[in-house]
Amino acid sequence: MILEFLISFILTFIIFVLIILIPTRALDVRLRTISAMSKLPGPKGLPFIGIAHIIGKLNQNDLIQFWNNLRQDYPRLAAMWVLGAPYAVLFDPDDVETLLGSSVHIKKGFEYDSLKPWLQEGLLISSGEKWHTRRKLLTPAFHFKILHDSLPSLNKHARCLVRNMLKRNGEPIIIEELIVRCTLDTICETAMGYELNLQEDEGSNNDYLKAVRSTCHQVIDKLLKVYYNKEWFYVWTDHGKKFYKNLKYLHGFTEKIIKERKETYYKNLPIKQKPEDEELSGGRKKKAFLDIMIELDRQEGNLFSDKDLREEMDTFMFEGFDTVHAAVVYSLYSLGKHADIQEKVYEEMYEIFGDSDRAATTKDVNEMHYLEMVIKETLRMYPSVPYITRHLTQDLILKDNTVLPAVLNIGIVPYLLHRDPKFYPNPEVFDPERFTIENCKNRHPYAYIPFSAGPRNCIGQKFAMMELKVVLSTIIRFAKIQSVSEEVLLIPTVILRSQKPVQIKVIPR
Ligand code: HEM
Repeated sequence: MILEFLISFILTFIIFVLIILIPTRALDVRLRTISAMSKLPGPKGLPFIGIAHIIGKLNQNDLIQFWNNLRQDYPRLAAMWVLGAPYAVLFDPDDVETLLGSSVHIKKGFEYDSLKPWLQEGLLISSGEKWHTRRKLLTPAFHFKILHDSLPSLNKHARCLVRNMLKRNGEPIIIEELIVRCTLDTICETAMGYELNLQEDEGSNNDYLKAVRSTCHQVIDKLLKVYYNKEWFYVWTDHGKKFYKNLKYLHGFTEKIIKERKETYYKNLPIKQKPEDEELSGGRKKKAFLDIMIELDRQEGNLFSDKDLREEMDTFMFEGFDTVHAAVVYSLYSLGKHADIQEKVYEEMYEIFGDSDRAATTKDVNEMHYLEMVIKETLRMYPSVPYITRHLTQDLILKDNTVLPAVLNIGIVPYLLHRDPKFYPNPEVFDPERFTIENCKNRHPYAYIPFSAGPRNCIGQKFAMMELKVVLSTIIRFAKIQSVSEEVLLIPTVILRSQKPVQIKVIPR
């Protein structure tokens, strides 16, 4: 009797505590957020909906103007409410440094949720302990020796691109069409050791190209259309059905390559082999990122399940093709508009290669200083990733003790930071000289972040720079570029896009 009484007393007490404390805690957090937000500068908005009525009317083409206006009104940071959710955008490189430089605030913002069904817990999206472990394990895959091994692939695909460009006999070309095939071929071969051959053979793997492009567009739609956010609803829409059909195809494609690559690895593994002698695929030296992960998994013992491998390969494919694709497009557009700058790049190439048509070596790539300045200036004006977000799981204290409360979603806009006249006088002018050693010396390191910065910066940035140098140097060595497009109207989706296709003419030298 006493025991029954005691049990029912304890249960009643626990239920009472849950009923009282949980909402109290939620209420407490909410009140703290409201109080902290009220101390921050930013548009005040309407009760309950905040500035949702303004955001709701924006389309993607208006976003850059919207950010510009925000920065004009609130030069340091703008905090705002949208349908009960708190947001802030940081414009000051000092504050950006506090956020991105932190090893605590590494959780990505909700904007990445629409990529989750595709990339799942891959490096771009994962967080916490999982991200720390994966980042540590994957960093050696980008060692300069491994990057050196990928040069033959980079040269091969760059040359194919130039051949395809020259076939158009100086007619205006929509370059996205050609470049996307080149960058997908390159990343697929270097990441997974699989030759897609989209440039050589238009037909065979076109389904993969279609599925990747369609999924990239759908991810943006999913993000922008609020009613697609509810997964239980989304899966029943035509959009959702097509999205998941594409994903099934893309996941299946990666899984098949992983399976084959693993089989080849284990088949070719001699029984008593020292790790330093190990070579993949019957003694072939070139290792794809996937091979390195398979090898690591064998040496260290079950580090990666097949699903882990798929997540990382899909992440490399996504991050590694569209970002580089955008950078090549805007570099060619800029070189095509500035014949004098293009001529200086050509002169540098002539100094390195003379009349030889040999492929670029690591030494050549390291000597392409002026081209590197051109690429940096391109990424300043046209950062492939125009904005980055973080979700605060703890308060963020800025240098002057301003508190940004936990639960805040924070946006950082490299596009705006890179066009701040404080750091870049005449920011709308394309001028590679901004990136001489002398001119970079006193610039705030967080005023230029095309690859983000801090612990969650781009793991592939050295690879990307090498690929960009190989592709652009190969084009400029063999051809002259003229821009047909007068202006580009930019749309900041996950990747910076041009509203109209960019067109150039390619004339043989
Ligand atoms: C011009 C080319 C590239 C640009 C501008 C670029 C830019 C970026 C940026 C801004 C981020 C941070 C995103 C964020 O914090 O939300 C990032 C992350 C990442 N990038 Fe790149 N990227 C490029 C090429 C590549 C390539 C070629 C690869 C792979 C081979 C790659 C793999 C990754 C990965 C895995 C991450 C996530 C890193 C982490 O969170 O630990 N990127 N990139």
